Amino acid sequence: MERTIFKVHGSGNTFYLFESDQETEHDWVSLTKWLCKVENEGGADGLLLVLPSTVADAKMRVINADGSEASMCGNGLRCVARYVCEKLKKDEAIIETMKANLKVKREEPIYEGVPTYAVEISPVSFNLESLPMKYNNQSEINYQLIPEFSQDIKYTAVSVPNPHLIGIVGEQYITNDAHQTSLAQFLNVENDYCSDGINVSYALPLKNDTIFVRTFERGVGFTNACGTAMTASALVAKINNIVQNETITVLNPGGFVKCKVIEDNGEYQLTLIGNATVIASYEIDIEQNNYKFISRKDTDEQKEYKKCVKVVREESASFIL
Ligand SMILES: N[C@@H](CCC[C@H](N)C(=O)O)C(=O)O
Repeated sequence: MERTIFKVHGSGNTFYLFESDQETEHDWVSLTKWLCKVENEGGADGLLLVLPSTVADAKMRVINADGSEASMCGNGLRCVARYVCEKLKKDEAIIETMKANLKVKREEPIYEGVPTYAVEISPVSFNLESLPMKYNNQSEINYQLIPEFSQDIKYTAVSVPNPHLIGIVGEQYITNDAHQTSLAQFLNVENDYCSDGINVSYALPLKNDTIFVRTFERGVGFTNACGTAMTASALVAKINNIVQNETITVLNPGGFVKCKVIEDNGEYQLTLIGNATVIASYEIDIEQNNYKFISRKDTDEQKEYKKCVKVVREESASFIL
């Protein structure tokens, strides 16, 4: 059965995007595991499924590389936003996700020639039950030392709505990733604190409107970027006065995004803005257990994106060069 599938990325967080008119058309877990193998066209961090919705313009499902399903994906949502808006010839749309119907919108390019979308990240909760997470009968972990995890890093747990643990760190924890790796390998999967595992990010403050974030993702490992993690990190930085501006630049190993954090009566409105790049389209045979790429057609978009990243990296700290 020959079908078209797209390779896309947001900040180098790379996915295959596949549209189907039937949610149960295929064994998506087995397809995702095959697509994400490095030996198959370099692999990817997951599969974005675009499906019909009865309540929104389309529905997005996100399957991580290991076959687990995520409730949200910020970088992926920008790619789905572009796909749906271009298909429907609209500048704005609503996308149904596992836990919320989210607003998405075409934006002015973050850099010449780089298609850019803004997506709503919601709902936001610091209540540990929402992640779910358990720690010393606390209801929240808000910018506090957790001696079981580290003697000097302050952590915050937040769901947006997928679960994130954000550590605000010094440069030594970015140049050497050993601490983040071992903590994330323990916390990403089911453990005594988080029954579903948790994404683990280390965020380094750079300027009063700029942070750097690196994420070890549940179901994947280190990625170039994680959109929900960067938005959650921007929120943590803002409410703890680590940054002052409403719009925060978040640098990441794959490029950069902008995150807008607005507080309204104790509720947070979060927006993630960044590239939605199509790398290539493929014809693929998705016959069960006999997957095969038949042809590949590259776009020129990656060249423009690389120019953008080069400029950002020249302007930013040397450790991400
Ligand atoms: N990279 C994504 C998040 C993907 C899901 C995550 N691995 C999870 O299991 O929660 C993003 O851009 O937000």
